[in-house]
Order: sequence, then structure tokens, then C-alpha cells
Amino acid sequence: MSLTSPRSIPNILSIAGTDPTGGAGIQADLKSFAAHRGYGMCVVTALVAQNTQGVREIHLPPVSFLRAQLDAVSDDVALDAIKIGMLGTEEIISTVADWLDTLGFRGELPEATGHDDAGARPVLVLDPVMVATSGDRLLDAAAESALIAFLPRADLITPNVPELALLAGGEPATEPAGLIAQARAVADQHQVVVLAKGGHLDDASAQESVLDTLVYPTQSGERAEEEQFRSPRIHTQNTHGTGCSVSAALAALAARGHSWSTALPVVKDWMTAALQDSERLDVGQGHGPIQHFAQLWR
Ligand SMILES: Nc1ncnc2c1ncn2[C@@H]1O[C@H](COP(=O)(O)OP(=O)(O)O)[C@@H](O)[C@H]1O
Ligand SMILES: Cc1ncc(COP(=O)(O)O)c(N)n1
Repeated sequence: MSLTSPRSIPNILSIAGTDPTGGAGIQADLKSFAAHRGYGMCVVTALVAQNTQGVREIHLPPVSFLRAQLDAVSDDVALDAIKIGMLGTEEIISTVADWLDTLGFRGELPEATGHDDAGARPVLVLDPVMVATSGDRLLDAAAESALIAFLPRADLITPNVPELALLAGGEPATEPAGLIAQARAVADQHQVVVLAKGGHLDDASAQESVLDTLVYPTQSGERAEEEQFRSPRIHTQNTHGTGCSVSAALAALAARGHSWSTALPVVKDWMTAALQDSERLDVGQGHGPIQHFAQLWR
């Protein structure tokens, strides 16, 4: 997958909720875009009163205002990539879906591995945010089926272990084989590339390393394709916003012409450094943020 005419600095939009402590959501996405040499923009879906310890309150601006923000960006700026995070409610999901359709996205895509047929429409990465690291819900239970119906619009989805279980309709996986089987089911059913993130796995194989697997949807007559990427597990509490940051980084690298397969090792090396260097930050008393600029400030 590549854009037809990549700008030297790509324009990348995050559509997500906020984290006033700067570690997750929109704030993490913007840092992640910058760390990967993209011009970051953002449209807020939800204002979240949260910190490194948990979520206190969520304020949802009217969806007419969400649409006004989306139109203000797309009426003026050519987008190379979009990263979607917290959507929150069914109403927000359908507002974003309607806006995407004006950009040339359709609910069903004939080709799922890279959309070479889709001309210059932006690459779309969806992080199906449902529950924060703290355990607080960020998506209404009633909106889960709307989120599942939204999946085929994305080029890549990046669920963690509990999110993938919900999308696949099963129990959370406890080892890689179970996780990959669920990702295969979701990829084939919705014809979307799935990055199955293994950060939450706790089996013997997950003690010293973290496994992330790219699972490509099976086209009729084609062999199933999966690619596994391991990186060292960093033993730290500072994992607030890792999922947001990884999906944003992948959107930025895709906008610069990377395939998922070439982007993911770059992103994992960057995440390893960002988790290691998080110890230099002194932000909050719970799950602290990662250090997005570890490599830049070295
Ligand atoms: N302790 C860790 N050490 C190294 N990489 C990690 C660690 N925790 C998470 N990651 C990486 O961060 C990303 C997000 O992981 P995960 O925890 O599975 O999702 P989420 O943050 O959405 O809950 C993945 O690419 C994963 O490999
Ligand atoms: C607004 C917002 N979006 C997403 C997350 C999930 O964060 P994590 O990457 O730690 O699961 C969050 N805590 N807040």
C-alpha cells in the first residue's frame, strides 16, 4: 500500500478523545505523529477527565459540532492518513462514518490488503478503543455492534487482547495461538488487516518478549498470511497510551509510503525505546506515559 503522491511531510488526522495528562488519546497521537515526521491534526470526539490513575468523567460535545470539526479539516486540508481512537457512542460512530463516506470510504471494500484500487484516499487506521489501561470503559456497551459494522472502512485495525475478544465474540486469549485465531476470524469476516497486539498476554512466551502479529484477510483461493514481530518486554508501569501511540505511529509511517510489514518493526523499536526512557519522566502516580521522543532526545 502506498499513496499515489506522498507529500514530503504527510498530513495526518487523529479522531479521538482527550487525556489532559498527555499520555493517551489525542495528545499521545500528536506526539506520535511528530516523532514519525508527520504533520499532526486532531478532531476531538470526547473530552475525558482522566489521569494516569483512571477516568473520572466524560463530556461528549454534540455530534453536530463533531461533524463541524471534521468538515473544517477536510474542506481545507488534503489528508494522507487518518487514525481513529475513542469513538464512545453509536451516534459518534455514525457521524464519523458519514463523514468518511464523503471522502470516498465505503462500508464494504472489494480489496482489503492495501486498497490499491482506492486512488488517493487517506489511509485509515482504527484503534478499536473500548477500555482504558485503568479498566474504565471508553465505549458504550450499546455501541459495540456499531463499531463492528464500522471495521471494513479501515485499512488496519489494532485491537489489544480484550478488544479482539470482543470483536471476535469470545473469551480473551491467554496465549499467541488463541489470539491469532481470533484475529484471523475478524480479518476474514470484515476483510481488514488486523494487528493483534500481545501486550496483555501473560503466558510463558510473554515474560521476556511481546508478540504483535499482522493478520491479513484471506482472499478467495489465496493462502492465509500472517507475520509475527517480537520485541523485548520492558518491565515498567508506564504503559498508559501504548496502544494509542502505536496505531498513530503506524498511520504516520503508512502516510510516508511504508507497508504495515515494514512499518511495524520500526514502530516496535521506537516503542521499546519510548518505554525504556519513560523512567526519565515524572508524570503521575499510576500508569505513567511513554517517552515519545526517546530516540530524538538521546
Ligand atoms: N511492557 C511492554 N514492553 C514492550 N512493548 C510493549 C509493552 N506493553 C505493550 N507493548 C507494545 O505496545 C503496543 C500496545 O500493546 P498492548 O498493551 O497490547 O495494547 P493496548 O495499549 O492497546 O492495551 C504493542 O505494540 C505492544 O507490543
Ligand atoms: C481518550 C483515550 N483514548 C484511549 C485511551 C486508551 O489508552 P491505552 O492506549 O492506554 O489503552 C485512553 N486512556 N484515553
